[in-house]
Amino acid sequence: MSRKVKIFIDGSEGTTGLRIHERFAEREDVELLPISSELRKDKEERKRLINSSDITFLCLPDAAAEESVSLVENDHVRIIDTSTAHRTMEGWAYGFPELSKEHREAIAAGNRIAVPGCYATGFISLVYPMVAEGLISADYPVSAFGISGYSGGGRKMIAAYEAEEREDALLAPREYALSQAHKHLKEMKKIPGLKREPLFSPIVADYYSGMVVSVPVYTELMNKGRTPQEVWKYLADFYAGSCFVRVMPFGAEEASANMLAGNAMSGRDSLRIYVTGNEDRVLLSSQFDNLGKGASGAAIQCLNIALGCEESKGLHL
Ligand SMILES: NC(=O)C1=CN([C@@H]2O[C@H](COP(=O)(O)OP(=O)(O)OC[C@H]3O[C@@H](n4cnc5c(N)ncnc54)[C@H](OP(=O)(O)O)[C@@H]3O)[C@@H](O)[C@H]2O)C=CC1
Ligand SMILES: CC(=O)N[C@@H](CCC(=O)OP(=O)(O)O)C(=O)O
Repeated sequence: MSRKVKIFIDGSEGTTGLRIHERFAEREDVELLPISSELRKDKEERKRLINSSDITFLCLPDAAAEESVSLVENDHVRIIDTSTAHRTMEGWAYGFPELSKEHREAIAAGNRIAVPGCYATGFISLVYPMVAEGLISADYPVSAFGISGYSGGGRKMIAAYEAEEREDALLAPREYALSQAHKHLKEMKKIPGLKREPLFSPIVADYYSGMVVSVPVYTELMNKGRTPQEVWKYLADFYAGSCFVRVMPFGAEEASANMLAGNAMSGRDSLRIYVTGNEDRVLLSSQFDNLGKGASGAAIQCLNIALGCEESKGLHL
């Protein structure tokens, strides 16, 4: 029997760390290197475990993720980082294998892999093919909106939403990132190759997990594929054969009661794309779990590609 892959999860008690841990429960090909709860923030202990691992997942705030990378002392350990710290950095593979052969190869060969941000995953799943296939130009003035469950904000936000006594405002969906400085904007611009950052409005609401990210497009401003059906065909062809990204049959009737629920993909690691709209305006929407294809599921997909095993191993599509 071949040796088990040694895996350390730095940040294993956090929201994404716990989900990764859960997904490994039934895997026999990996050995998880444990860290005691008291030592989980101890730099020396983390350094020891990172350097004893074959693969370390970083499920930490950005500053701690940067520190973890600085603790690597050998050239065999592979890092899969779920934070925002390294996503647009030179030398890091962007962990979205469906985008191109080059993305997939960089993940397979890389020892530094950055997992895309959750909103960025939805946005890029829609905009990258639109630009790559020439349906819109790189200077198209893209806007997007999205809704997420509160687990997207990690432990602190979960505690705020699940507190017995909570502010009334938390009962209603809340729009945020109003100053147009959301932390995913950089990757949203860079990965599809847009000339400017999109106008992006996220909303967080009172349910645990799952999200929908939508991008509206005026057909008149497109270069080709000027009917919603044609746009649908381009996207369906782009993702043909992918087991993680499924372009749903054309039209709003595919959504439940003509609505896209934020929590429909909760607990799953795959992503669904919907193309709706009319001859004047097309709406592209991406529905998935912020903790699935939006974080932990994508991180494990990258691990599977790096290990050369079945891409969906241990995941719930
Ligand atoms: N939640 C989501 O849907 C998504 C999250 N991400 C990203 O993944 C990363 C983790 O997020 P998430 O799991 O939600 O966050 P959480 O706040 O739920 O978890 C982070 C964990 O890291 C621990 N931690 C903080 N500082 C250190 C340190 N110096 N050393 C070791 N452990 C530390 C925290 O402990 P303590 O709580 O005690 O401080 C906590 O257990 C973040 O960068 C986040 O932006 C990415 C995509 C989606
Ligand atoms: C609801 C909520 O607060 N969501 C988080 C995004 C979660 C995420 O994707 O974090 P990373 O950037 O580390 O990937 C936010 O908007 O900041």
